[in-house]
Amino acid sequence: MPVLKEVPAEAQVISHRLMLRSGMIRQQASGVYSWLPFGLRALQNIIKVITRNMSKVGSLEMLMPCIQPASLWLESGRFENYGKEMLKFQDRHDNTLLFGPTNEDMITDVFRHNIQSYKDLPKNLYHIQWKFRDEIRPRFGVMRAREFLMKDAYSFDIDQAGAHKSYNQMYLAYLQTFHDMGLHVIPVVADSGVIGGDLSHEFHILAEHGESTIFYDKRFLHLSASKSLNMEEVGSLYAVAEEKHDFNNGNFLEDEIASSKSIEIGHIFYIGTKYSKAMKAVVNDSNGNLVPVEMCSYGIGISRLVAAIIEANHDEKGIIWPSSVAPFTVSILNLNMSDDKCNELSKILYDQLLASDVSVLYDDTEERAGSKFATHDLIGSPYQLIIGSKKGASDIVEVKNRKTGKIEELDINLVMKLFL
Ligand SMILES: Nc1ncnc2c1ncn2[C@@H]1O[C@H](COS(=O)(=O)NC(=O)[C@@H](N)CS)[C@@H](O)[C@H]1O
Repeated sequence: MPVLKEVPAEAQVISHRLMLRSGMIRQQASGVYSWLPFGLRALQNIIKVITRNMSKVGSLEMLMPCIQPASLWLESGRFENYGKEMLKFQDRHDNTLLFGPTNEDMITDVFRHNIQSYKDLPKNLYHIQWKFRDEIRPRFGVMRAREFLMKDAYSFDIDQAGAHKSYNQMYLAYLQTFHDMGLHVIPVVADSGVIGGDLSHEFHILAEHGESTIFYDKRFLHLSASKSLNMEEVGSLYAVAEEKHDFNNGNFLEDEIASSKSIEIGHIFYIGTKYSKAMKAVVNDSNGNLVPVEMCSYGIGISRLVAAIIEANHDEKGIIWPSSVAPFTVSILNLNMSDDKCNELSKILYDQLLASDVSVLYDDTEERAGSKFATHDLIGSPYQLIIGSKKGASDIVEVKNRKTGKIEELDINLVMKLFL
């Protein structure tokens, strides 16, 4: 965890600065990063929240390769017009390959080779895989990278009604997923762009350094944060991506609508038969006719989410991780490594927390107290257990809540109840 004291000059936004200072990432090339141990834990915790919610909605996890043959993209008809973001190369046999920016073409190929009957529908498959998009101007660290981690899911239905049902199920699953990450997400009506189709929503969080702008009913800001939004609440409120905002719309009064900078953390699309027609992914329907399947695709920017969560959860001292995705739930700060009592209390707590599957970081460095306080405020563990000689002598531990800053003194035998 190579923690930095000074702010790296190249970082323009707070999440990039904090990710560099807390030793989460290291840039290897423009828009291409290594994930150091501390950063990888955040990524893995975000994945856990996503996979739990994907399985709840019946989406089956699989894994497609990063490298794709150009032939699939030629078949789907979007090889030529995808644009300069596509990284293409030749292999030793002169085959044209590409580093996948997305997987609609490939998942359609997987589907058509394995499913031929309406009886096997609906089907929903997803994978979590690194993508490459040769962005003309990567920036803000992993927020807009060239190699980035995405969860992309794809649903297959026999008809449009089925596809809209799948779409709505995943829409709600997205609201729950982002809620579980401690995020206040605003779903907005959006464009489908190069992916295709005519029904699409993006999921945004408000952030002063976000690259997007959304327009939304101010009532979104007062919806309860205690539970995820429901269809009725969301369906009735105006919320659109910038390209969809009708500045002359008479349906609402200007003072009811807010616009903010935001970060797009997810995007879902109804894509219909764009790929299944082009690639002949057809199934027998109940009358024995061959019909192209109706598809939707659903993306979440996992690596972008690490930065987005930090943008939405920090203060002047550093990161304030939501408990569900914190790399470590607890930091133990032993303030005096030469005091046997401090070492004993620290070890008791460390062993008890590990035994209870609570992720814990034990700071047993020789750093002085002030430096430990600064480091653990920076890296943002939701709880700090501070073990000092004076109070330690009578088995008292200081428990600091990073979010509220509140410190309470607890007898060591009462500490564990906070985490069980
Ligand atoms: N350059 C990038 N760096 C980091 N995250 C990105 C980047 N481009 C897109 N994302 C994330 O990936 C999500 C999905 O990307 S997307 O283009 O909107 N959708 C798709 O690719 C569809 N195949 C969804 S399955 C976005 O909402 C965003 O959160």
